[in-house]
Amino acid sequence: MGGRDKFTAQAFLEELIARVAAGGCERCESEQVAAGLGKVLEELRRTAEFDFRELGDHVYDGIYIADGAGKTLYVNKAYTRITGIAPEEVVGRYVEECEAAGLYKNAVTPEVIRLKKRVNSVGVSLRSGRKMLITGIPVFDAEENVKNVVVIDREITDLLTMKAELDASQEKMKAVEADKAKSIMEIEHLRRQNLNMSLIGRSEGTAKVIEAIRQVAPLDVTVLIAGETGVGKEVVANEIYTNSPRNKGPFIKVNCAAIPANLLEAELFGYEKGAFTGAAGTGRLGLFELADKGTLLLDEIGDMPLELQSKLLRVIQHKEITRIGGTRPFKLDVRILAATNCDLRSLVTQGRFREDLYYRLNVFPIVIPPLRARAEDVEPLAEHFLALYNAKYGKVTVIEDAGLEIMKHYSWPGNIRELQNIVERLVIVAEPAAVIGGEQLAPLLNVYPGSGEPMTREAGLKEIVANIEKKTLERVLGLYGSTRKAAKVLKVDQSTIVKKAKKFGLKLGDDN
Ligand SMILES: Nc1ncnc2c1ncn2[C@@H]1O[C@H](COP(=O)(O)OP(=O)(O)OP(=O)(O)O)[C@@H](O)[C@H]1O
Repeated sequence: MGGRDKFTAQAFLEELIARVAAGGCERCESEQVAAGLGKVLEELRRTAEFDFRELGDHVYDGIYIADGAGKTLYVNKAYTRITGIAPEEVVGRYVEECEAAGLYKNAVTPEVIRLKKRVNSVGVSLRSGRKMLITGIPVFDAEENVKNVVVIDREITDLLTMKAELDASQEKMKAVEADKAKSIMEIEHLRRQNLNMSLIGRSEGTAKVIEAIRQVAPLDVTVLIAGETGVGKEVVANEIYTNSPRNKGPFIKVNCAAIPANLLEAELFGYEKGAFTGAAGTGRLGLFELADKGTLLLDEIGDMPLELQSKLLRVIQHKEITRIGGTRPFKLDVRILAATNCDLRSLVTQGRFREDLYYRLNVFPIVIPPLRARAEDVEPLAEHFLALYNAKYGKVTVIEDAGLEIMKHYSWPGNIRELQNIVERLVIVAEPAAVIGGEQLAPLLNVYPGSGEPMTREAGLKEIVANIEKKTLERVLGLYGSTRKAAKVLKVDQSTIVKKAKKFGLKLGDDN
């Protein structure tokens, strides 16, 4: 018995049972049987207990095994690591005892036994404070009774920490993304601000001009900048140049009105030596040539003599010039900006400006509104100039609201240049830390505060009287509601009231 090469408990037991069934044990050698049974016991221990324990200790999750009555049979090393509970503290004890001893609470084992099914829960070890995902699994016997409960404790402290870290980093990512979006917006804003560096103003009119500059600056097209004197045409031209790809090239500005007509041609186109009496012996470069690879601003273009206009048209069309006295045209690469404070269209009608040149120049017009049409710009401009001149004259003056109000209502015939000059004058005459109010401003602007509508030096007597009439009529009609009563109050005929109300475009009620 057991004489085979390899002893196995199963084979030994099968052989023993067969022999006993065949005739009893006397045919078995008792020593051999005892030795065989010893081996069986050893193997049983090894496979059923020892091996299982050893294997269990290699599992990363905590393992807790109880019998069907809730008595702890086994815990692995990971269980101790996670819960801080040593095997001797729990093995052999019932769940209730362990709970009473404060080792743990809300154990899943009784639930598994009661429900006879898997139970999941999340818990915190009382001793170690570690968080666990707990799964209790029932093991059934042949009668479907719960024979054992196997509880797996999966530590999730790290997992939760990792999740918290992940959440935090996701939050950070979101913040970074938001920052990125903000930065892009800021860059765009700065880009616009940069574009708007010398162009101050927050009115819709100014915003449109800025947008037009943004659109046209990068393109190599001719721009016609129109607007009253002092509105900032040169400032706009500067911005176009600065924001164009030609900003490393020359920027030549010519005031066509400031150069006598007979000299303008030579200034613009240059001349060959001996071209005319008095011409320099070496000849001279014209401003067009100087502006090669750059930009040329033709200011006050409306004042350009007609014969020069046709020469200019050729330059624009063919991109080449011929010097005075020269025979050969040569190529030039110049971007032309033109500015005007007169209505070129009407000059065309009057025959003082070439229609073809007008259309050539008018490819992209930028019309700058007068300052009186963009009152919202007055305050930022005034503040800007105030800061400028305070710094220049070493003062800290401020303009109070009443002063700004007068400025906002003034008609500014000289536009921003006038505003700039007024502020400079105010700063020069003011005490170093003066607060500039209406009293200082009104006489300077020739405005009479308190007379209803602010009146400017452009308003003639007729206009002033008409204004007062209109205001009075409006008030009295509003108060009394009928032209008849208004006529009585104002001591005039009712027909006068009706006539004047119509003239001023005032609405009359039904009873009139
Ligand atoms: N939007 C603005 N922001 C700041 N300063 C401005 C602005 N517009 C004009 N200015 C200032 O106002 C003054 C007049 O501007 P500019 O010379 O550009 O006007 P203009 O329309 O070309 O005048 P003109 O028709 O008389 O040549 C300048 O000192 C300029 O710096």
